[in-house]
Amino acid sequence: MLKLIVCGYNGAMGKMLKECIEKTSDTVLVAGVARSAQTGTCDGDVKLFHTFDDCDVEADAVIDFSHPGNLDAMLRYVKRTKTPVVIATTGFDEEQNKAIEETSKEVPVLLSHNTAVGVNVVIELVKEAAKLLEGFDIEIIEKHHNRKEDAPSGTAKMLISAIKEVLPESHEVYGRSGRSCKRQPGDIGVSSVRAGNIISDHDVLFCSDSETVTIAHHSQSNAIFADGSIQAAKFLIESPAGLYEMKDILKF
Ligand SMILES: NC(=O)C1=CN([C@@H]2O[C@H](COP(=O)(O)OP(=O)(O)OC[C@H]3O[C@@H](n4cnc5c(N)ncnc54)[C@H](OP(=O)(O)O)[C@@H]3O)[C@@H](O)[C@H]2O)C=CC1
Ligand SMILES: O=C(O)C1=N[C@H](C(=O)O)C[C@H](O)C1
Repeated sequence: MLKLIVCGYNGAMGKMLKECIEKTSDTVLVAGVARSAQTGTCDGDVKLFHTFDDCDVEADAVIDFSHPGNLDAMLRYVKRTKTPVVIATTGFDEEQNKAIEETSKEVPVLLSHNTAVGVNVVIELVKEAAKLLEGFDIEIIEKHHNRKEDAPSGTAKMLISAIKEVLPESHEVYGRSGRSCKRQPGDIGVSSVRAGNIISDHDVLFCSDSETVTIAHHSQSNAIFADGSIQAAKFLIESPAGLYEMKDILKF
C-alpha cells in the first residue's frame, strides 16, 4: 500500500485527491498539510499538520496541490526524510524553481503544472502543429474559475515553452491593451479569463488569413489532475533522484 501525504489538504484539489485516493485499492492517505489545520488534529485516520515543519509522519510520497507559500517547508521535509514529491502547485518564482531543481538532485521530484494525461497529449499536438503551420498566428486562451490566484495558468506557460522549442524566435505577449499593441511577427498572444466555476480550459489557435486551426483541452472534472498526480507518485517511488515531468510517465 502506497502511503501518501497531501499538501493543500483543505483546498479544492486536496479534497478531490482525498476522494480519488479513497477509490484506489493500492494507495492510502496518511497525513495532510494545510494552513487552516491545527497540528496534532486528525480527520479520521489522516493526521493533520499546519506546516511541513511540524510533520512527523513518514510516507512513500508527497503530493502537493497548494500554494507557493508552502514550498520551503515542504522541500525541507522531503530532503530530510528522502521522500519523493509530486509538485502540482503553480505560480512559483525563478528562485523557487531553482530550489525545486536543487532538491531533485537528492530526491525524485515530478514537477507538472498540469497532471492531466489529456493536456500532456495536447502539448505534443501543439508542438506538431507549430512545426507544420508555418507562419500562422498563434494565440493561447486559458479560462479558469474566479478563485484562481495566478495568471497566466501554469498550463499556458507549458504551452508557451512547447511552442518556443519549435519556434525559438517566438515570444509571449500577455493581455494586449492600449493604442500600439498590434500583433507582431512571432507573437504568442496569451489571454486569461477568470470567471465563475470554469474548471480549466486551454485553446491554442493557429490562424492564417483564411483558416483557423484550434487545439483545445476542456476539463469537465478536476479528478483528472488528482488521478494523474497519483499515477505520478507511483512512478516516483520506482525512480532515482531527478527532476521528472508527466511526459516521463506517459513515455512520449
Ligand atoms: N498541476 C495541476 O494539474 C493542477 C494544479 N493546480 C494548482 O494547485 C494549486 C491549488 O489549487 P486549488 O486546490 O484549486 O486551490 P485552493 O485555493 O482551493 O487551495 C489552495 C490551498 O493552498 C493553501 N494556501 C493558500 N495560500 C497559502 C499560503 N500563503 N501559504 C500556505 N498555504 C496557502 C490553502 O490552504 P487553507 O485552505 O488550509 O488555508 C488552500 O487550501 C494551485 O496552485 C493550482 O494552480 C490545480 C489543479 C491542477
Ligand atoms: O488552478 C487551477 O484550477 C488549475 N491550475 C493549473 C494551471 O495553472 O494550469 C492546471 C489546471 O489548469 C487547473
